[in-house]
Amino acid sequence: MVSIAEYYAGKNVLITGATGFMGKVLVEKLLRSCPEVKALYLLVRPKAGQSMQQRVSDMMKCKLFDRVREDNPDFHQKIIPISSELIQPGLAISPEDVERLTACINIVFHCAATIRFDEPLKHALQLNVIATQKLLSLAQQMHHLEAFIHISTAYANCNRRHIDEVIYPPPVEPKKLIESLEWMDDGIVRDITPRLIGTRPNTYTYTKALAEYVVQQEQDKLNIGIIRPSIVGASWQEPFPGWIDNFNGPSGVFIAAGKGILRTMRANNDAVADLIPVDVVINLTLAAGWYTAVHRPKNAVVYNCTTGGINPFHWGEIEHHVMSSFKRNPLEQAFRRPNANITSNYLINQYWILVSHKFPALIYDLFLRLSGQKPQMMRIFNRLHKAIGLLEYFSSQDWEWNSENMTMLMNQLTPEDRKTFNFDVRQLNWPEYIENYCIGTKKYVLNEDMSDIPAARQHLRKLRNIRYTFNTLLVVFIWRVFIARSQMARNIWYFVVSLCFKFLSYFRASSTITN
Ligand SMILES: CCCCCCCCCCCCCCCCCCCC(=O)SCCNC(=O)CCNC(=O)[C@H](O)C(C)(C)COP(=O)(O)OP(=O)(O)OC[C@H]1O[C@@H](n2cnc3c(N)ncnc32)[C@H](O)[C@@H]1OP(=O)(O)O
Ligand SMILES: NC(=O)C1=CN([C@@H]2O[C@H](COP(=O)(O)OP(=O)(O)OC[C@H]3O[C@@H](n4cnc5c(N)ncnc54)[C@H](OP(=O)(O)O)[C@@H]3O)[C@@H](O)[C@H]2O)C=CC1
Repeated sequence: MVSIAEYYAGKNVLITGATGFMGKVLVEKLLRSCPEVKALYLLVRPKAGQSMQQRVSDMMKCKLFDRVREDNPDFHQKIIPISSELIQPGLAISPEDVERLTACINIVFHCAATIRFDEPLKHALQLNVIATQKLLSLAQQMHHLEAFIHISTAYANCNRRHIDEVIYPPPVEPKKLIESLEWMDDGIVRDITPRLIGTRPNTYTYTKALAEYVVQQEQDKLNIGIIRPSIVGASWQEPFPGWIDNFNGPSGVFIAAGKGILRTMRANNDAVADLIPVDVVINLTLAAGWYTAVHRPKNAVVYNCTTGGINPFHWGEIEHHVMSSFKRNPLEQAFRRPNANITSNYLINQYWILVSHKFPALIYDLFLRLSGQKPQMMRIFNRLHKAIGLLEYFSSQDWEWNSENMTMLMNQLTPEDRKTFNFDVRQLNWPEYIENYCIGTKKYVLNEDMSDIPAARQHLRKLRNIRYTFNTLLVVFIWRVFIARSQMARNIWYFVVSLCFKFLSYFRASSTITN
């Protein structure tokens, strides 16, 4: 049996979503661990005034590719960008490029998707479902295609508690939905979206479920693997620990908590936090590509790529480790000292939002106004509340995923491949992973320098002193107000003061006797 690297040697690979978080890691790992791969064809669109060539060349310059660059400075020669806008007819690929791709591609990895939780249904459907259908049609024209790997999500079926490695019946026949939405204007679609998505929390999970069904429809014609990762986080080991480049999922929450902005969030302390490192997902994806092409299973194989059933870790533990990590390695210019708590109680959360988010934001904005600057804190908090409101569904409950296919795949690998394409999450040490994750958000998302940590610590000490001073002034102020108005409060105040005085006298007297 060929090893994974041997299998990819001489192969032409097509990747969608290569400029995204997971796509980049996939490209990097293929180039580094399968150096004999023939070429990687990346379907990329021009964006924000940049051509697709410019975007790909910028991507290859990023730190993630440092190790590949060291091993093979000419690695860029293996990368062939193909202009494509997935929501356009024919994926907007030129006829010459279609010919080129159909003649040479051996494996397709379909990563592109909109992962926004607030995406209008029509757009989510266009990209996550219709574009997938178009890509499947293109794949069927490929003369030498050996495997089609589709990246789904473990939450595609989050309306169920227990999720097996099967494709469940879709909530609606995708063809019918596509036909109906075609003639509806955006307002009507917005109005009926809650009825359509039913018990799913957003259009993202809904359209990813439809996409799985669309992919399954082609299982007689193509060799298909479907990867369902849970919440994808920073890298665990490769190419280096803690690599992350975005605010999605928990990363934005960690950063907001590290900056001292986020102080409270609704989450269940005891619920399993099904985080999975991005390098684990990519190693499994490459192994699944190899398995699908070599074994050609009759039906699409689904891989639930999760940690909860194998090496569970809980949101309460995450909170603890995130907070202690940011105290050891603080972020620069924190708004307040990092001190966030999660609670599953709605009212308690609302109370802390008022006291720890809105009140400080108002005071800070007042300070900005008085010093002639534009107020901004309330705006930041409104955006933060919108973002965490969309995440709470996932942090307040837990799911049970069967991951037998992940174990089956691991057992198929040679001992060498098990090391090179490691996806054995039993070995994952969570506290160490969370520490590297937090440092990764500092270094790679916020581009902060580790050498500035002493200054960041000094800043936290300053914030602590401001807090002590503020609290003391507040207590004195409140008591003064009460003492001025109530005889009972005055009595309590005198009682406490005389008690303190007696205690001090006793302490002084006893220390004189012992001397
Ligand atoms: C209390 C602390 C202790 C911690 C313990 C508890 C932690 C609980 C964490 C719970 C996390 C649960 C996560 C569950 C996710 C499961 C989902 C299933 C997995 C998947 O299959 S898909 C991946 C998940 N997808 C996402 O996460 C996307 C969610 N994001 C969105 O939908 C939108 O971004 C959002 C939030 C609606 C915001 O939209 P908008 O206001 O339009 O802003 P933009 O997206 O355009 O961003 C503008 C700008 O802001 C940056 N940004 C985005 N989010 C944040 C953030 N949270 N904090 C700071 N900055 C953020 C973004 O990068 C953009 O910057 P530019 O420079 O590019 O303009
Ligand atoms: N991140 C996570 O936690 C999880 C992700 N997944 C799945 O993994 C896959 C990758 O996710 P992730 O990397 O995080 O997502 P990103 O948002 O980082 O990347 C999305 C990719 O899709 C591309 N894309 C989006 N729209 C188009 C379009 N119209 N035409 C061409 N390309 C387009 C983007 O290109 P561009 O740069 O041009 O925008 C980008 O390369 C998705 O299928 C997602 O559902 C599953 C579970 C969890």
